[in-house]
Amino acid sequence: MAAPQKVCVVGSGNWGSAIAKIVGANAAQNPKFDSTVKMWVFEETVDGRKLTEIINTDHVNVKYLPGRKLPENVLAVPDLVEASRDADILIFVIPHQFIGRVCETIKGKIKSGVLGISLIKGVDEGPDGLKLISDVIQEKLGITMSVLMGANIANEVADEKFCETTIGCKNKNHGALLKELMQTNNFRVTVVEEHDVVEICGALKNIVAVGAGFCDGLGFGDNTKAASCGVADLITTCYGGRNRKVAEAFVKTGKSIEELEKEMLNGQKLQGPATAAEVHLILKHKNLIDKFPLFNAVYQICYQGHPVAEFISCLQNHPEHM
Ligand SMILES: NC(=O)c1ccc[n+]([C@@H]2O[C@H](COP(=O)([O-])OP(=O)(O)OC[C@H]3O[C@@H](n4cnc5c(N)ncnc54)[C@H](O)[C@@H]3O)[C@@H](O)[C@H]2O)c1
Ligand SMILES: O=P(O)(O)OC[C@H](O)CO
Repeated sequence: MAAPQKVCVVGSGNWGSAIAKIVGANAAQNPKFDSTVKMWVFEETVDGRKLTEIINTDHVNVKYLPGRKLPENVLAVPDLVEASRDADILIFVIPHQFIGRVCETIKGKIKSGVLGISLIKGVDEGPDGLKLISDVIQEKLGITMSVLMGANIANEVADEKFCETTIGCKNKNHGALLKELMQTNNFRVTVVEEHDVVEICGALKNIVAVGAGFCDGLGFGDNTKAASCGVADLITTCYGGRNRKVAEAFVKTGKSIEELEKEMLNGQKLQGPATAAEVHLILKHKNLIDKFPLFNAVYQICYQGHPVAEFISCLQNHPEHM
């Protein structure tokens, strides 16, 4: 059997610490990985103590991920070269403006054949135009890079609230290994080859998010907030639509969808549950129900009496996660 892969998380901010929590827990129980996961910490003093000392003693990153325990096998290391020098897998997760300096520091001082994965959302801009951060790292360090991006608010991930994420990776074996390192029951990973698409979407959405914040500050509505991107209606409906609102009340009150529709919508009609039923029929005819677990779960809860508490467990077994 191959030697256990040593993992280093390059970064220890909000997302860096949340991902270290996952990776540390996975590495501790998977013999493919060395059980010690190093995490490079940009050293600073918090309440008179070094942050690395706090993390290694109390196992909490009190500044960037307060209130969540890190596994004891996550070792905070203040020296970047020392943290990364013996790693087989480097997880880059720092604010993108610091990546140039980090690469310069470890250039020529890491193992050959290292697998890199960037969780950094951002782009580099230079004389040749836009450059992906993973390309910057690849060029500076000469290592093979993948990316991981998703709708992954760090605090929610650390609290083990269900979410999905995507690894963009050209090499199937690398993708499978990285998935094994990152996936949990509540952090579900899909691997795709189109790493550049994954990365650019992860980077550009942050600009849209700023626009959304402006809309909120100026008092505009949900349609306005979503008008700037191609998935406008999806985002709008998930935040402010009637289907979302009634479905939330369905969970909280235990009343039926029909009752709530009458009570809450004053004659307006919900489209979501009916559409789920129509689509369910189409999928059934085409023998495709298993390929659409979200649609199927909504249908079963609305029409077949399935307990809504099981909603997440339906999604945890999405065919893309297998
Ligand atoms: N926080 C999230 O919810 C989240 C989720 C997904 C992706 N991301 C992305 O992950 C990346 C990292 O975000 P984060 O939330 O872990 O970081 P963060 O926003 O918490 O940033 C703080 C980190 O930057 C470090 N830092 C400060 N000055 C530095 C310097 N000069 N050199 C190097 N490091 C320095 C700090 O020590 C700390 O570890 C970003 O690209 C972000 O977009 C964040
Ligand atoms: O808090 P933000 O705006 O940096 O977004 C965090 C993550 O990127 C959400 O997926």
